[in-house]
Amino acid sequence: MYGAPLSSKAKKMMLLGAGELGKEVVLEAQRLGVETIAVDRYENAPAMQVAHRAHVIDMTDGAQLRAVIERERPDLVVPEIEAIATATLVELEAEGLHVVPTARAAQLTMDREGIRRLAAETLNLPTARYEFADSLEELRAAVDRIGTPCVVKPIMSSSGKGQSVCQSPDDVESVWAYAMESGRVRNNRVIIESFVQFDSEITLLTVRSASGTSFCAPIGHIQKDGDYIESWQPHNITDAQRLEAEHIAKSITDALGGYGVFGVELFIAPDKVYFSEVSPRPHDTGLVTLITQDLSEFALHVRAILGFPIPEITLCTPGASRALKSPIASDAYQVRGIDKALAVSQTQVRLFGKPTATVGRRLGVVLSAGRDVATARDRAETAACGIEITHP
Ligand SMILES: Nc1ncnc2c1ncn2[C@@H]1O[C@H](COP(=O)(O)OP(=O)(O)OP(=O)(O)O)[C@@H](O)[C@H]1O
Ligand SMILES: NCC(=O)N[C@@H]1O[C@H](COP(=O)([O-])[O-])[C@@H](O)[C@H]1O
Ligand SMILES: [Mg+2]
Repeated sequence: MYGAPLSSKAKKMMLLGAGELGKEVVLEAQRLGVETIAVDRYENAPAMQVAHRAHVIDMTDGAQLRAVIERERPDLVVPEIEAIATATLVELEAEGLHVVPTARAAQLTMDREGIRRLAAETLNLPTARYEFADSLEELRAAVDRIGTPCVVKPIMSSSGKGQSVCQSPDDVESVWAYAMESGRVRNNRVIIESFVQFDSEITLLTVRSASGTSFCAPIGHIQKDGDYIESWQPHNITDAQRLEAEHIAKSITDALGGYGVFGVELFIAPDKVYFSEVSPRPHDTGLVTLITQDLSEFALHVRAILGFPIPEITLCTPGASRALKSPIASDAYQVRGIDKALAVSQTQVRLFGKPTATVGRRLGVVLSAGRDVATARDRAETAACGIEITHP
């Protein structure tokens, strides 16, 4: 039971991170009459454009984070991005704040070391072999032990920032320099992972709600430079792989606890299914559910975190998504060819409205449905090729 937005009895939801994923969460929350507050590091972030109110702060600064939460007194705080002062969320949770799904989940998953040790060492889930390093010398020694190729990532980063494949010991210096300059948070620690030769990779969206744990149909995806460029649903895997994937997803999400959507990233190799990482929030590859499911991952997240039931999740059609990534840097970019994209059957375009473009930044997504995944992927590709991000 709650009152109208902006009234004294409103249910107030604060998003920490106001990107494209948060924008859809805000829209879904508003459909259920929730008051929404968007917070991010810059003005006019996508979710700020649809929320009731917005604040611009440095979310990695604990004092600023505490101040905005104490000022707004939200009923729920929803982390939308990894780079947040999660230690402050842990403190505030102990003082009674509701953090989604839990402050510990946000803290463990913002740090690749926390989530990897939980998965591999506490839960014994299969993962790539890994080590951590705090200096170039330690990295060199770790690469020696793990062997090449291996993948090196800052322990705090997302969307592939600062991540690269170390093809030979000669690459160690450049890989280290790239990791140091590109993580989302200044930190000198990296993870080194053995390179998994997988057949495919999937996101298994897992929902913990008052109705228990449910799974969406597996989402297949393709990543380039550590960032997603294409996803589709359903992705075919064998029954045995599916059982293994669900077992891994249930184990890790039970260990994290709380209600909400989790994006469990898995590598499907011929011999086994590997756990890669998990987002305790909707996942970028899950944007495809905006066109495939009766309840998108964003609608599911909002229902779950408000404590409402989710009796079932229906996959209505096969579908695909294509990220629209900027080829240019500009604070006055323009999008051309939307008409061409929308001329493709069963296709929608979502433009996030980010105020500035940087090279490789995701500015929108194309969503297509079709009688099968191949048709949907073709349509999404055709539509995405029609769209151009240009200088004014
Ligand atoms: N050990 C590995 N072996 C092979 N490929 C890997 C490995 N680790 C990562 N990758 C590839 O890089 C992609 C991005 O890696 P990861 O998910 O760890 O980065 P991220 O920065 O957290 O990305 P995101 O925030 O988009 O999930 C993976 O989806 C996979 O394609
Ligand atoms: N893989 C995580 C992910 O997709 N996160 C999404 O990207 C935004 C940041 O985009 P930006 O870097 O363009 O500001 C985040 O706010 C979130 O919506
Ligand atoms: Mg990932």
